[in-house]
Amino acid sequence: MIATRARELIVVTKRYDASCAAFAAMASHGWRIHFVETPAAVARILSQSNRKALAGLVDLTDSQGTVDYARYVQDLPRERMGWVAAIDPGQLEIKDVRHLIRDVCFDFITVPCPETTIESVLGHALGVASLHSESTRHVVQEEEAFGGMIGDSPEMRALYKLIRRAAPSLAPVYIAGETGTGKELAAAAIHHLSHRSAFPFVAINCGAIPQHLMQSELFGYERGAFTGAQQRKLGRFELANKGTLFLDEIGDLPLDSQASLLRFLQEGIIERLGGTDAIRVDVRVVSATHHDLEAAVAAGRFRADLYHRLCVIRLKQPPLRSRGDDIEQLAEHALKLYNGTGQTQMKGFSNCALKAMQTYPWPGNVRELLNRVHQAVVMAEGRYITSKDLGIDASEAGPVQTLAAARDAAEVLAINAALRRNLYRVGHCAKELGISRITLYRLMKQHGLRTEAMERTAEVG
Ligand SMILES: Nc1ncnc2c1ncn2[C@@H]1O[C@H](COP(=O)(O)OP(=O)(O)OP(=O)(O)O)[C@@H](O)[C@H]1O
Repeated sequence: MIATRARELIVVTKRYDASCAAFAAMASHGWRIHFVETPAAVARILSQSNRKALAGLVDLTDSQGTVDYARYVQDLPRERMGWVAAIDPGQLEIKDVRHLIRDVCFDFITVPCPETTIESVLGHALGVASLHSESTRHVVQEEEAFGGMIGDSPEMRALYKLIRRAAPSLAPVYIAGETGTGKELAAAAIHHLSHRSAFPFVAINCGAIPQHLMQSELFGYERGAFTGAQQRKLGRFELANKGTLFLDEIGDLPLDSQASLLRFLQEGIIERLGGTDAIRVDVRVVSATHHDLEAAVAAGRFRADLYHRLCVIRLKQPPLRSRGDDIEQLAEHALKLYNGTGQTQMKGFSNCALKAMQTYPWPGNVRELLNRVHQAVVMAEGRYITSKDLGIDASEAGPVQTLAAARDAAEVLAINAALRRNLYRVGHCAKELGISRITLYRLMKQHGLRTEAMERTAEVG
C-alpha cells in the first residue's frame, strides 16, 4: 500500500510528463503525481492508494487523433476520483467530449491554462471527491445520525420523532428555533436519515456571506462572468447534487438569490452567473433561521411565495431552558469534551453550579452552555466547577429560598446526575453517593424520583 500524506493526482495523457511546468510546480507544492495512459492503469493506482480521494486530470487534447473518448466515458474509475478534463478550445463541439465532461468530470480546463488555475481547479475537484467519498463511506444508521445530538427530554424525543418522519420525504424542511439550539445538527440528522445520505450534505450560512457574493456562491459562475472569473466555478447547489443543501440564516438571503431559489424549488433548475444554460440539479433544501421569518415576510424583506415553498415541513428546535435534565447531560458532555484543556483536571460540577444551570435562561442555548463550561474548565481554581466559574450570577440563577429547600434541590440534582451516570442502577448509584441503597430509595421516594427511575431501569434493561 502507498502510505503518503501528499495530495495525489493521476494524469491520463499521452503527451505530458513531470517536466511540464504546471506539474513540476504542483509537485513542489506537495502533490504526488502519477502519469498513466489508460483507465486500467488508473484503477491499479487507486487500488494501491489508501487515500479517501484522488484528483484526476484526463487529457483530451488530441493532436494525433488517437484518444478514444467513448472508451474513457465507459472505463475511467469514478469512485474516489475527482476528474477534470483538459481540452482544446474547439473540442466542446464534439459530442463524446461533452458527454465525458458531463458524466465523469467535476470541471474542465481549456489549454493553454495558467499553472495556478490548473492547481486550483484540481484542488477543488479533489475536495468535492473527498466530500463525496466521506458521505458514501458512512451509510449512517439511525443512532449514528442522532449521535451528535445529546438530550432525551420529552421535547427532544418529540423532535427526534419528527425528524425521523420528515427525513425520507423529498419536501423542503424549515427549522425554526433560537440561536445555538442545534438547528444545523437537526438538518444533518435529516440528511443522514434520508435516502440521500450517500451524497453530500452541504451547509451555507447565508448571513456570513457578503450579499453581492451570494448568487455566485450558491449557483456558481461561468468563466468571464465578471472580472477575475478565470474559470467556471460550481456553486453550492451543484456541489450538493443528489444530496442536501442546508441554508442557515435563510432570512438574510438577498432578494435576487431569493428569486433564483424560488425558481429552483418550482422547476428544479438553476443558472450559473454569466451563463445561459438551465442546469437541472437534484437537491433537497433544508433551511433555518433564528429570526422571525414571518415578520420578515410581513416587512417585505422575504418573499411570501418562497416562504411557503420552503416551509412545507416545519420543525421547531426547543430552547435549552425548556429541556430540564438535558442541561446537566449537555454540561457533563461539555466537561468531558474540554476537561484537560485547563491546568486542573475537573471532577465535576458543584451543586450550586448544577442549580444555577437549571434556572439560568440560556439565551445562547447549547452553544452558550458549551462555551461557559469550556471557559470554566480553563479558569476554575477548585476541583469542582462553581456557578461563579460558569459566570452565572447567583441572582440570575433563581429566587431566594430557604436552606431546607436549597438542600432538597441540591439532593435532587445530585441523585438525578448519579442515576444517569450509572444508567439508573440504584446499587451503583448509592455506592457513588456514599449512602446505602435503603437511604437512596428513601430519598428517591421523598423527592418523587422513585417511579421515574424505575421506569428508566425498565427501558434501559
Ligand atoms: N443536542 C445537542 N447535543 C450536542 N451538541 C449540540 C446540541 N445542540 C447543539 N449542539 C452544539 O451547539 C452548537 C450550536 O449548534 P448549531 O450550530 O447547530 O446551532 P444553530 O441552532 O444552528 O445556531 P444558529 O442559529 O446560531 O446558527 C454546536 O457546537 C453544536 O454541535
